[in-house]
Amino acid sequence: MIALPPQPDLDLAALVRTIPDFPKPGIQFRDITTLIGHAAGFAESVRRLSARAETYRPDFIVAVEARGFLFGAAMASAMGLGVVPVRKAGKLPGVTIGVDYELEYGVDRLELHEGAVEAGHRVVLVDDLLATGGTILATAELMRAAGAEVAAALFVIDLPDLGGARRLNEAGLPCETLIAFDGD
Ligand SMILES: O=P(O)(O)OC[C@H]1O[C@H](OP(=O)(O)OP(=O)(O)O)[C@H](O)[C@@H]1O
Ligand SMILES: Nc1ncnc2[nH]cnc12
Repeated sequence: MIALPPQPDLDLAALVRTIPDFPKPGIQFRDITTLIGHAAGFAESVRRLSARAETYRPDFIVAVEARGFLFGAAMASAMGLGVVPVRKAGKLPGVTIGVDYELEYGVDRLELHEGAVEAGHRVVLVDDLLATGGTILATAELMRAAGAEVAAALFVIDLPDLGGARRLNEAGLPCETLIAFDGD
């Protein structure tokens, strides 16, 4: 249940702050802290993502550390579903399965608790931002290794110039995004 009334005309892109040269020279960092700090902006982001997620009839929402947790957890609660966290290496206390992946600005490893999803579970993946697609493709790989069916991946922000949406399309993973920033 979301307390604020829908604002279908609210411009979410205007609430995202751009910080040049973070964390490295040449990167235009799209900062969602200003979006989530705006009550109507956060509620509307969660509402729009949840409405799209519902069309895939998922059993779970899968949220990617760290910024994906903010949106994925709120969506899962609004939709009456549980949320499964996919975390950076060494953070989960139980037995994990993991996968290495490349970022726009580095290399990292993602892990999932064994048994967090079961064979046949249908999941929707959620993250704040789609850049190269490496993070979400690694997350999809983890889900499939666990036997889950990946219905779709949802994001607040797409950076189309970095090719993530094209990679997901080529991989056969349906993908939806709320807003896009060109020129990255
Ligand atoms: O499409 P990709 O090229 O994989 O990039 C997108 C990922 O990069 C960012 O996370 P980051 O790894 O910076 O971690 P954070 O959420 O912990 O800040 C972002 O939140 C996505 O998870
Ligand atoms: N340009 C960018 N801004 C914010 N988060 C990111 N993650 C990967 N690329 C990013």
